[in-house]
Amino acid sequence: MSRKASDNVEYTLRSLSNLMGEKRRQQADGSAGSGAAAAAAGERSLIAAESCSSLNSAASGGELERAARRQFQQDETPGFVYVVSVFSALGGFLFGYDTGVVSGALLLLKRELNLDALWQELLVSSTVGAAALSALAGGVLNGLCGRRPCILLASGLFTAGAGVLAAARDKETLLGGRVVVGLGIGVASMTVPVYIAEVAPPHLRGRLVTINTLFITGGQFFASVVDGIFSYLAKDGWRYMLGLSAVPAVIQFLGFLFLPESPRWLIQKGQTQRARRILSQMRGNQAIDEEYDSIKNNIEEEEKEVGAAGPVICRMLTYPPTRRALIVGCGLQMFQQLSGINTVMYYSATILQMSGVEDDRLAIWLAALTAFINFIFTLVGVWLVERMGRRKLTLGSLAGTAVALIILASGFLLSAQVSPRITLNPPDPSHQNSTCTKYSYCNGCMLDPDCGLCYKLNKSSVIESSCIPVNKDSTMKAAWGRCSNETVFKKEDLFWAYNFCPTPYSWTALLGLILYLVFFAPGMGPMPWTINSEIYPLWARSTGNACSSGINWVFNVLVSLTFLHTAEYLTYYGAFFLYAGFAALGLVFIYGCLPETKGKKLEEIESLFENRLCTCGMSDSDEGRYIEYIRVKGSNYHLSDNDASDVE
Ligand SMILES: O[C@H]1[C@H](O)[C@@H](O)[C@H](O)[C@@H](O)[C@H]1O
Repeated sequence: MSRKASDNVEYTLRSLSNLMGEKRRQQADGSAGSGAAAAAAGERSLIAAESCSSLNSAASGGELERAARRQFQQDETPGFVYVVSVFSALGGFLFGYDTGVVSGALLLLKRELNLDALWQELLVSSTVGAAALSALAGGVLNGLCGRRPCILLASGLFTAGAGVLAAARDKETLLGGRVVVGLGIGVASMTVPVYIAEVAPPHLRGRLVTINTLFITGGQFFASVVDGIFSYLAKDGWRYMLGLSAVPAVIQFLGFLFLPESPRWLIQKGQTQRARRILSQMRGNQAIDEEYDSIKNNIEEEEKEVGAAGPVICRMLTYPPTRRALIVGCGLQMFQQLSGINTVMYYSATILQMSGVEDDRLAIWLAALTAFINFIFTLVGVWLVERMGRRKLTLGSLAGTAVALIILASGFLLSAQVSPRITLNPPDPSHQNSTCTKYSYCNGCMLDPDCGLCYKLNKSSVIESSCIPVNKDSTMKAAWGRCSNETVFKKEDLFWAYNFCPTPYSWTALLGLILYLVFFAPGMGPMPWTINSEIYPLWARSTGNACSSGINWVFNVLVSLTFLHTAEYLTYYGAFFLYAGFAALGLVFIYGCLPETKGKKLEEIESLFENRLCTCGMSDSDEGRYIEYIRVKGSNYHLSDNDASDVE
């Protein structure tokens, strides 16, 4: 079904070194003879001469190569593509902001609106649940109405949700606002990567789609800073936290009133004139005939082969290449969440506290630090994706993540094994007979979400330790006793540990946390989104992305909701070892099934899934090869790592 570029148009592929060779040969032939030689060699030489003439200033071979590369890049990258990508990626920013901001807002909300644990849970999970549903529904919308209306719809939902949240007077309205925001997140999370992939030139596609995840983690970081700032505003601080997202949402909405529809979607719907206009806007000074023809031929051939009858998901499942692509796409999203990113982020403050940061007020800023590391290392991913390729980056990232999880788990294991003994059992003044006072070691106390440890330090050893119920309003202090008043207990050199046990090995968990983010953020964070945006043929792209994004959100809810129970049954280290196990399974899956898609045109990628699923990872394993191809008619040329067998 899918064809090589050479099937579509008169195309000559040749490596950059061939091009350089031609140039050198011409130079050797002498300046007078070079024109004649080019004429004799026909179109090929003509193109080589044309291409090389732009490089005349470069003296040595190395410089020539660099100059050629610069030239290619300049020609390939009109600024408009970047503008369009950044405006779309605001959807990613809002996804990150709205999922990240809620933890800080809840700290204030639970006091002001007297929220119990169930309502707090509802305000967090309703958004993620709504995102799962709307990501699935977004597939149909994308197919029927196009990418642009879906992005407009998402920014409209973000704006409306922010307005409702900022003005809310009761918890029911807040819940409504969070659901509206969640609907926006779901639609944005599946549409934006598809849209960017469809407008980007092949050699930049990975980088531009990965920018969307950079914006997600940027949104999460920005949210944690906003949480930090407005946490000092005890009354109504949450209104600013939740309402601020209206600003980027309105900017995106206004921007998209003027930005174009995806040319690929337009061609599919038969609006070819508009598609041509938009494609040439996106490609600047490039001739677009080849790309246009290739998309058009592909659509026609797809319709012939797969047919247009029946629901897309059924056609995807009965046609082996799309079935395999769907399994790979959904598997990647599932393993992203099963590696525990959101619980690691959520528990980052605890992990940092375990490692000796004692100022509780800092907790919110520590979460910002974690979000910052996640953001900065996603930037590394943007840089690496077109250098290393998707496959190597994902494999390396997941392997590192698995090792980091083992270190993180070992940190918790060590601290459980040397868990301090409870030496004081003060009587409960309320006579409620809490379970906390029954524990003999800190380890049991830390695993009980209702209890914390109140203790003193003698040099580095824990003394006078007691397990006390945690204050219902703030986990920073005990419900009663020595550790119930923050200012008093700090003066008396007492410490309060909630969710962790003070041990000399806590740094192991900190090391694990940092390594986790360093490895996860450049690869497993962005690649599932990036790869999903490119592995489906056009007719299956909306549905494929809807399913895989839906899987991402469903596993996000599952992992977050089950973490506390998993930790209770398996202990913290058990939970992190479990995530390490999932990461190891993910490694095997990705090693076997994920082919390299770097530099391929979207229309070529389907052929990578023609082999049996478990061998797709081996198909076309020409990673690292980088061959440029040049158009014969017209002066444009572009980068690709296409197969050398394509040379005519
Ligand atoms: O790719 C993103 C990113 O890694 C985020 O940090 C995480 O919160 C999301 O769940 C994930 O989908």
